[in-house]
Amino acid sequence: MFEKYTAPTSGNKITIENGKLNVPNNPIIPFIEGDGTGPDIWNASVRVFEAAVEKAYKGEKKIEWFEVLAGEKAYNQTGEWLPNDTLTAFREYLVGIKGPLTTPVGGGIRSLNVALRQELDLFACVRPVRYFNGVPSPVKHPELVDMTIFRENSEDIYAGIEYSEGTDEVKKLISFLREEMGAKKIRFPETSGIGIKPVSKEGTERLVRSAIDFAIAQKRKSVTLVHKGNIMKFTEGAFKNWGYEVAEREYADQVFTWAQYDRIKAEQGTDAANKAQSDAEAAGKIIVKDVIADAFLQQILTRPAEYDVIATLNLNGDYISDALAAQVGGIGIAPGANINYVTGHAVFEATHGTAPKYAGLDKVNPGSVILSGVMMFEFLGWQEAADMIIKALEKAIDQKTVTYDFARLMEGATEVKCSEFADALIKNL
Ligand SMILES: NC(=O)C1=CN([C@@H]2O[C@H](COP(=O)(O)OP(=O)(O)OC[C@H]3O[C@@H](n4cnc5c(N)ncnc54)[C@H](OP(=O)(O)O)[C@@H]3O)[C@@H](O)[C@H]2O)C=CC1
Ligand SMILES: O=C(O)CCC(=O)C(=O)O
Ligand SMILES: [Mg+2]
Repeated sequence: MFEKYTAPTSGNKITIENGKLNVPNNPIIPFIEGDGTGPDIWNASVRVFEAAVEKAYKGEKKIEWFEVLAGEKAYNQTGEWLPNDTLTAFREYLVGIKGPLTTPVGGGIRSLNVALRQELDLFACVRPVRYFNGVPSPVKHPELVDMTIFRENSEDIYAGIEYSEGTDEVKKLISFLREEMGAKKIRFPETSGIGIKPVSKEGTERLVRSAIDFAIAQKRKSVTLVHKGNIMKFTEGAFKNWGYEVAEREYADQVFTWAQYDRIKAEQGTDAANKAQSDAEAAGKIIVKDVIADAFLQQILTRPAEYDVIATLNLNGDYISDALAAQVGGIGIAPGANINYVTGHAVFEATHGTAPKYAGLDKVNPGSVILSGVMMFEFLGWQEAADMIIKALEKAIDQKTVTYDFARLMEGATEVKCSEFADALIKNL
């Protein structure tokens, strides 16, 4: 199976049958330590995971960790940034977890994080954002933020179809756009670089489906399609239209959309449309609505309680994740998952990056990777371990035992190192 790696000799594979995961008591879980602060964070997090599983299941369940390489560690050891064996491991064992990986700006290798998502077709980047009592926040009511972002993870300008200034490719594209595609009015100096933004109906539908399925399963109130469809009509605007269409076609009994509202309003007036929406709400239907991305970014500050599950495109989702994380105290407690809900493949990872200035200082908050592990336990059905970690984290924050990012904004806090924060959580389990 592997070119160079040796598969673990103990532990069993997680499998999927008829869309349902079969999780053995000793699953093999591949992990990537990550670049920059990754090793500090991973070493802290894995101790919390092991302690929680031991405490919750008293030896009945145990994870067989399998280190796989990517990023600088992979390059130094193998000469490759993302060895084939690493992809094979994630394909084979279905569920994995990773630390952050560095991507250089303006040149050099393309994002390994994006490559992993593309290779494994992990089409939904799921990032829950909630407030933990006592966390310092820049807003007055951080507790009103409780959103789960479903970010399309395989398309958009983010996919990396780009041509650099001055190359033959870019010259060809400019001439094609000018001569054959009618792009006459736009300035195209020779110095232009060009990026391409593909957005498909299939890509939109599977993402919006995942968001609605989640909203139904979690009894949430609404799914908001966030887009810039007024300007990018055939990509972001199409995302909105396809999103409403799939919602009405496949979830007719479970949702009420603002597209329906608009149709009722046009035919029967505002009162009838308002009544239809309030009847749908009373019946527990999910309201599927939409908002233009710039307005959304101000409304999450002014009216966060109006937003719940968010479905959006790749780049919007990237920006929104960090912006919302800031509202509940920062990127130190911002978890995430990259999931293909059809194949069952999932790679859990924090929203933040490698925070290079803190690399090796045992300083940063391991909370995002720890909470990504909580999401992983929930995905595996190991709810007891997940709940225990959440409670331990709440207790540590309550005790004001926190890393630098929270300590600098909290009165009377005890600042602890990354590893010491893990110790505090383990003590609280
Ligand atoms: N999925 C992934 O692997 C991702 C990788 N990246 C990559 O990471 C590299 C660095 O990106 P950069 O833009 O600096 O963004 P980062 O998210 O790495 O860091 C930005 C700032 O966020 C804060 N921060 C980050 N992680 C933590 C943490 N664990 N605890 C507390 N605070 C934290 C720090 O703030 P402060 O300075 O205020 O202390 C830090 O300076 C880039 O190469 C980028 O491409 C970026 C995002 C995701
Ligand atoms: O891949 C990277 O380096 C950055 C990715 C990122 O910011 C994200 O997915 O949130
Ligand atoms: Mg990001």
